Amino acid sequence: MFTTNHKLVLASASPRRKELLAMLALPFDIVTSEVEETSVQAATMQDYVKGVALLKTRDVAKKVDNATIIGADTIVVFNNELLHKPTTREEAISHLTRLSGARHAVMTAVAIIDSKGQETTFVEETTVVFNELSQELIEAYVASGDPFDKAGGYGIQTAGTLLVKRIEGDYNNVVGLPLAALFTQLVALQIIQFAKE
Ligand SMILES: Cc1cn([C@H]2C[C@H](O)[C@@H](COP(=O)(O)OP(=O)(O)OP(=O)(O)O)O2)c(=O)[nH]c1=O
Repeated sequence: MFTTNHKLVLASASPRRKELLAMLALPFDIVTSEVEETSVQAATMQDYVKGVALLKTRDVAKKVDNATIIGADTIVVFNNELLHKPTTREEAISHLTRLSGARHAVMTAVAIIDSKGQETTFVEETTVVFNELSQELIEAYVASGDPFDKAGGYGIQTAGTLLVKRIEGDYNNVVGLPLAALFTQLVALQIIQFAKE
């Protein structure tokens, strides 16, 4: 369907981002970064998430020559507060208790750095509305272990889907990569083209 003359590199250890990018059916490598995400200071959540995505992507761009690097970061924002990946059972329960019966934003920033070092970033936002959650459901879900590697403490693509009433926006963005927006951007930057018969 598409072609590229660029060597594409995904700057992510996330298996979900790998699966999503693979949907373009173009070859890519994975090179991960080891940056400290908490070092980013920004005035808005959008600038924060962009800053983290850029930090990861620049770190990988330093390690790889002649490639287009794609990196991303996903945050969950509730009442203008960041709900990070929970590290304890208590924190996971606290996140989900706060999200219960309410709406929150999932923002994924994508950074693209081409082989000449030109940087492009954008942020995609999806609104997620949660059901009223019983304490029983929250505790059972947290006991499954699913919340711990995920921003906000849930995965919409796993059993966390039971918590969700509805979403407004791109589903893939919640999972970690707004593929349609990324595709549009890669075409606009002439990094990928439509294949001719
Ligand atoms: C809200 C939500 C988040 N997530 C995930 C997406 C991201 O992988 C993760 C947020 O952490 P990130 O720091 O964005 O990504 P990561 O640490 O998993 O991978 P890397 O930095 O190497 O790219 O939360 C889901 O999988 N499902 C969801 O419904």
